[in-house]
Amino acid sequence: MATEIKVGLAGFGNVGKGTYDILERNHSLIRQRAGAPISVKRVTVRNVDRVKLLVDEDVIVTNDWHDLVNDPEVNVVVEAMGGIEPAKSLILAAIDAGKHVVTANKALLAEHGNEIFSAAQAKGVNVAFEAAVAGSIPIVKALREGLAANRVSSIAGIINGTCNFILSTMRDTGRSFDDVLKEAQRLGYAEADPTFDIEGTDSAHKLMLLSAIAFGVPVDMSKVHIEGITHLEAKDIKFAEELGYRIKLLGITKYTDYGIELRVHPALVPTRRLLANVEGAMNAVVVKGDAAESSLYYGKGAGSEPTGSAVVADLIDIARTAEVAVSERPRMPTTTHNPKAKSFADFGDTVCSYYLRIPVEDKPGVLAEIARILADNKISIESLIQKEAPLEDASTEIILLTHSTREADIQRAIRTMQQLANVRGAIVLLRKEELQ
Ligand SMILES: NC(=O)C1=CN([C@@H]2O[C@H](COP(=O)(O)OP(=O)(O)OC[C@H]3O[C@@H](n4cnc5c(N)ncnc54)[C@H](O)[C@@H]3O)[C@@H](O)[C@H]2O)C=CC1
Ligand SMILES: N[C@@H](CC=O)C(=O)O
Ligand code: NA
Repeated sequence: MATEIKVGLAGFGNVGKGTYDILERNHSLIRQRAGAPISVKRVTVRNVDRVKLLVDEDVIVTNDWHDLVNDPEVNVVVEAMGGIEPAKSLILAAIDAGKHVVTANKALLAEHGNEIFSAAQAKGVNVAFEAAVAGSIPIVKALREGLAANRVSSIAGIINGTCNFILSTMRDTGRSFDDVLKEAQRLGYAEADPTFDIEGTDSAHKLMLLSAIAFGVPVDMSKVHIEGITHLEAKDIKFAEELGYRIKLLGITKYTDYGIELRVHPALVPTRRLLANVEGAMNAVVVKGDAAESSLYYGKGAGSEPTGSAVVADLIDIARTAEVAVSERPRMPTTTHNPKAKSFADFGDTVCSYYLRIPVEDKPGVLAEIARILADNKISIESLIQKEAPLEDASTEIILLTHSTREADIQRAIRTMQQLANVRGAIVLLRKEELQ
């Protein structure tokens, strides 16, 4: 039997307003699908007067989150405020009061998920977070339900709309990084602090949650290797294109012999792959499982209603399953290390292929020196280009792609090459993902 849902909504920004608007506009459809009505009873925000003008007059708007927890009629709290506090206190208090929680807050869950999920498990309530990972894309549901038969071996995706918007808009229009970032903020894609987006942290939060669902490990952000897009240079984007690749900010988690890899970094992706052609604020996630093999999930990863769509889907699920015993519901991520799950891999053990741009003196013998160092470190070259036109100061650049090798080996080779007298500046390293 379905349960009527009276929502206490914390936050009425992009996600909060998107959620409210969908519930209003599609009210009867949602009621039909949930089997019971879902409505917002209370909202808590900083600016009460502004929000009172945007909601029905029977919705109670206050600026104290305790009001949501203290209202016995509110049975689900939707947290769309962002940040760690007071979001964490609100969620724990709601759980303690026996209320289900829906949150879009990946930063909070990736940092404090173990505490939150175990509190919910103990209390027999749900913490649903479809909106927190890849916005509108039902990737949490796909992993927990659609792919439940599979041993997942890897997940790789574009999971930050802001970065993908910046990279594709810069490539298509030649506009500056700062200018495009401002537009992403205006469109409601960016985090309140956009360094979370551009430094890769937001992707890392989402990746951590995906890994926790797929591999049954507790969240541990210290295990994620994180690089963002702020150090990318336009010339590498151009050289990558010439070589048949596009640069995308990827989040990758893999189950390997040496542990679970967790890494976020810009990567060269072959232009013929679907992931290379994901543009703007769109997200895409490729999951590989032993039975389903490869499947791709694509959609809007950010924005008001796309994210609200995932929040409302979680609300509908709760309406349908609130009466079901916790043990019968799809499980939340684990909160203690499962002895059968692998531990996390050392980043140095990651096996990848690489793009290197090496600024060198334009004279004979340089290539041989570089090839020798790579060979000494067991690294084989897939292709190599020396840019024909020397730069003004008689230096030139060697671009090379390697075959698969260990991260620790390539880092050692770079340190050695960097000491050569003929190497004239910092060597640029980017990783290459064939995504077969
Ligand atoms: N914007 C997007 O596309 C997406 C955002 N998210 C996540 O959703 C959450 C919210 O993001 P946005 O809606 O974009 O943020 P926002 O900045 O547009 O809205 C935040 C809202 O929370 C309220 N708020 C903040 N602190 C408060 C406090 N202490 N007490 C009462 N109200 C408070 C603000 O008044 C505002 O209404 C964040 O966790 C974000 O990471 C997740 C997926 C996509
Ligand atoms: N800032 C995030 C919002 C959604 O999670 C992004 O750009 O993807
Ligand atoms: Na999602």
